Amino acid sequence: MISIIEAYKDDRGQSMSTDASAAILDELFAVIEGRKAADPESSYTAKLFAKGRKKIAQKVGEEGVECAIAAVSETPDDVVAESADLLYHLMVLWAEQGITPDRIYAELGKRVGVSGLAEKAARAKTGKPL
Ligand SMILES: N=c1c2ncn([C@@H]3O[C@H](COP(=O)(O)OP(=O)(O)OP(=O)(O)O)[C@@H](O)[C@H]3O)c2ncn1[C@@H]1O[C@H](COP(=O)(O)O)[C@@H](O)[C@H]1O
Repeated sequence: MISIIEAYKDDRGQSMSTDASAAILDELFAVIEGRKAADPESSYTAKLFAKGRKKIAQKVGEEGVECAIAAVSETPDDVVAESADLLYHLMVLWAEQGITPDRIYAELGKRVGVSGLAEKAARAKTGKPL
């Protein structure tokens, strides 16, 4: 059976931009984009956009740390909640930078089937990612 990750590549091995499993991320991203024009008094996302890139980047860092702390000292349910917080803030960061989720899916797709160890070894030789 073809895995969800393999499904990101078409029969020519090219990365595909999206599938149903990414729909929730795409939906959330569309909401986040829409909040660029919203009132910061009525939207947390709009408030983040108003505070700017440094604040958004700081929140991504905080949520990443909270996720890591949950992994070592809390429950898997806490990791799920912190992961959702992290993904949301990461998507706000993408939106602020003009990056669409398709670019992240494509990047992940390019890496499918490339061993992380092989990539690391090649990078050590050339100084560049594969
Ligand atoms: N997924 C999320 C989401 N995850 C987390 N958060 C908010 O992120 C914040 C993170 O918690 P913190 O305790 O770190 O927040 P805080 O201490 O108030 O943050 P700062 O003072 O540091 O800014 C909380 O206010 C959460 O409610 C989110 N806010 C919004 N969304 C999605 O974005 C949509 C639009 O939200 P609004 O822009 O608020 O309408 C929502 O319908 C959701 O789908």
